[in-house]
Amino acid sequence: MTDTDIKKGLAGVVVDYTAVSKVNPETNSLLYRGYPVQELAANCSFEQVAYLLWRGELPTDAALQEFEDVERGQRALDDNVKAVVDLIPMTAHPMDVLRTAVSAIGATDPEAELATEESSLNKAARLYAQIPAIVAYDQRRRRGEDLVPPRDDLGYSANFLYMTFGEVPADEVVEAFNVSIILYAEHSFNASTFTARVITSTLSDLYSAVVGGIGALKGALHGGANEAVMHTFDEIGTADKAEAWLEQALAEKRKIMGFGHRVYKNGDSRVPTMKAALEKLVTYYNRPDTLELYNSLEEAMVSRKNIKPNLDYPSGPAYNLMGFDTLTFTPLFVAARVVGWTAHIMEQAASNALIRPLSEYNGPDERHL
Ligand SMILES: CC(=O)SCCNC(=O)CCNC(=O)[C@H](O)C(C)(C)COP(=O)(O)OP(=O)(O)OC[C@H]1O[C@@H](n2cnc3c(N)ncnc32)[C@H](O)[C@@H]1OP(=O)(O)O
Ligand SMILES: O=C([O-])CC(=O)C(=O)O
Repeated sequence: MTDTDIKKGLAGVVVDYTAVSKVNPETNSLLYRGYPVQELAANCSFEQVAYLLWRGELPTDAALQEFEDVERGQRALDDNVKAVVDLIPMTAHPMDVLRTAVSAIGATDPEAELATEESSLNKAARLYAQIPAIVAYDQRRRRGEDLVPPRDDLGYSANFLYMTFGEVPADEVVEAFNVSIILYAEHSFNASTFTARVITSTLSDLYSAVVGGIGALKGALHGGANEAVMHTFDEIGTADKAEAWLEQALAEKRKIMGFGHRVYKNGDSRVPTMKAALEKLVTYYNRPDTLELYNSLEEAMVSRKNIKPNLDYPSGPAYNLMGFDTLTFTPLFVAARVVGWTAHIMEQAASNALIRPLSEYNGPDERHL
């Protein structure tokens, strides 16, 4: 075995089939169950996209109504889950709070071990309905604010924002949020989805797989990058300082968060759609400084390294303009990606093989005491 036989990071390795989404770096496209994600973001609600990812087809009007009723019926924060969240110190990262809360939901579900298709869909829907309440409440308690109960006359995105901020924002903001979570919902065998599939492959339960996915998403090389982008923006300050900041950061061999991708080497298919949403927010909030800084860092990075932004680059400043705390950004990614994870968990369970690769030993030769 040579070094070239070892696929460090599994780069370029195809490990299974999936019918959930298709990432095509050659055409710079992303399809959810065959539909271009840009078309879904422009025309659909997050609820429609969740239904599509789980069931393979877009809902009829009647099916959508029923599906929305199920989410609205479960969106209030469960008392037991709230009690668990309240026990966690504010020093914990919100991703740790969310990971613990999801674990508590699993531990209190008497059907946690049941893995029929219907039961898995019910569990996935419960998490999808409950996670916004956890994320919203955690941000509020950190600000010293009380819990805002949900409103069942609002769609998923408007209600999420309402539970977080205590008011329904303008349509422009709800729309940009809806676009962001549709773009974040699914991306084939990324690290967190693969983690969820590995856990599922051992015949573990859906909640354990989602908890593992949250752990994998937290890292700065994956979902944690949207938070890290905002730290970068804060560090740079203004657009005129971006180039010098980048030179210094590259000289220190730092990774520039929100840039680069394992699969897309020529730009992330989702960035133009999310950048357009960011531009609308910049107009709505009258914050041209945000776009100037965005553009100057991107231009400097492309001209210096020819590395393009990934989805976390426009999402970070978009969530900042909406008023979310920086620490809440990656939990927002979880709220969206739980749909993709659970679609993959069900796909893995339906056609399972234990995931267990090999390694090449490079420790000491056999020796004896
Ligand atoms: C939604 C998402 O999860 S998208 C990903 C979010 N993550 C980030 O934004 C973190 C920053 N980006 C990165 O660290 C990387 O681009 C990754 C981890 C996303 C992809 O990494 P890989 O596919 O392993 O690319 P790899 O690390 O081989 O990069 C190739 C070269 O580009 C460099 N490079 C890649 N991305 C960056 C970056 N963001 N900043 C600086 N250099 C970079 C690497 O250092 C490497 O240089 P070298 O050949 O001189 O060693
Ligand atoms: O696909 C990846 O490796 C990371 C990513 O963009 C995502 O999970 O959305």
